[in-house]
Amino acid sequence: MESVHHVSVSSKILFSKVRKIVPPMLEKFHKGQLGRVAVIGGYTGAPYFSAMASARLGCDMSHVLCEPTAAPVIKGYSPNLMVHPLLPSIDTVEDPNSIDVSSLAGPIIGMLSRLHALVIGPGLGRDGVTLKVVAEVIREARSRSIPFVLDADGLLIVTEDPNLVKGYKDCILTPNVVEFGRLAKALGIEVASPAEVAKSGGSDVTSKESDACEQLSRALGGVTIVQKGPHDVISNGVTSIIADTKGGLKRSGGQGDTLTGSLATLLAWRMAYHDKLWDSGEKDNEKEAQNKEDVQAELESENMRMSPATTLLLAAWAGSSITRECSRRAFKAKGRSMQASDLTDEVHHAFLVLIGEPEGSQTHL
Ligand SMILES: NC(=O)C1=CN([C@@H]2O[C@H](COP(=O)(O)OP(=O)(O)OC[C@H]3O[C@@H](n4cnc5c(N)ncnc54)[C@H](O)[C@@H]3O)[C@@H](O)[C@H]2O)[C@@H](O)CC1
Ligand SMILES: Nc1ncnc2c1ncn2[C@@H]1O[C@H](COP(=O)(O)OP(=O)(O)OP(=O)(O)O)[C@@H](O)[C@H]1O
Ligand SMILES: [Mg+2]
Repeated sequence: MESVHHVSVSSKILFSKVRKIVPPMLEKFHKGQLGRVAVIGGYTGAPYFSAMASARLGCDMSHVLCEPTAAPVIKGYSPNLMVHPLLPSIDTVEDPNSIDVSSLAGPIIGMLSRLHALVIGPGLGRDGVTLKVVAEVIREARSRSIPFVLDADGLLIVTEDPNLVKGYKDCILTPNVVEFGRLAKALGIEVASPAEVAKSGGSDVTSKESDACEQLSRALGGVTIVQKGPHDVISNGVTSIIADTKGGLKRSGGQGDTLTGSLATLLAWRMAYHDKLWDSGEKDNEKEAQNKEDVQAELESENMRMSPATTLLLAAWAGSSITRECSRRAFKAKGRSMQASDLTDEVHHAFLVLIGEPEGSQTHL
């Protein structure tokens, strides 16, 4: 039995709808309009992979906000990234027991007005001072309606204080199986064990697996969750989509960073779509999608402008699909030697194969 919450729209149609929120490449655009994103990520590897994925997918400016000793290392990986050593830690403050969180967060908050989307958490670490400052940044980003993706140690902040994101409709959480379990436990949600899920059999397996994701999303007031695994379950509590594009077979660390970086760029593009940066050729929609039926109708319509709820689910689904296709391609080329950086190199190919340039892009050069 199919879950009542799943939209049943083919991948081909979903990709064609994703193409609608991708800005065309036009001579008239200036630097920054196709996306300014920042990864708040502490140490070196993970934030680099995330920021590179955002850049390779096509945003104009990718920033990394990190801890001072990490900055020259990340700069050394790539001069394309803008690296800011703004994250304080227990080692950089005089007395960790009496810190002024708002003044420590000030330089980061000062950058927010220039950003379209944030990724918070890859390689952030668990330093108490850092986490307090980042929680303050989350509060401020939310109050300014800046969309963000929370992953890895950023999810730990939510586990400790779910109210920070509860009810915020412009954020995506991307927990792996362990992180999902921690969040579920913190919010009192029971997760079926793999054995229990397998026992339910047939197509009900998908329904059982997504049950916990839907419940967690509802417990968080409808935030969008990408529950990563053999297939990714995406839910906002009332509507769910499964991303089951074939992935690779190597489970090297760092693949989740391609996901978060891709999501940041998609969130920036989604914002440009809603701001009508270009003419998408669609008809205005009189009402905003509220439930699964409304979302499904917008996804099935060829010419109706989509609501924020629909485009958020689509962006999450697209990020997931791109990451899995990167992993499949990288694994095909590298086999068991595959590393996270091999996914970074596949982001553009994955985009072209799955989504493709939108109508109206100037491709004559
Ligand atoms: N190259 C890098 O710099 C990388 C940095 N990373 C960072 O490392 C920190 C910790 O991330 P972790 O993902 O290790 O998170 P956790 O500290 O939550 O550890 C998860 C653990 O669960 C295990 N696990 C994963 N999937 C499982 C499954 N299906 N069943 C049972 N066990 C499973 C993993 O082997 C890992 O030991 C984060 O800050 C993250 O961003 C990771 O993203 C990996 C790559
Ligand atoms: N068993 C699987 N089969 C296919 N794809 C998978 C499988 N497990 C995870 N993935 C994919 O790998 C990507 C990263 O998910 P994963 O569960 O490894 O996250 P993670 O542990 O947070 O990664 P990271 O090491 O970057 O922190 C996701 O896009 C997910 O769809
Ligand atoms: Mg991870």
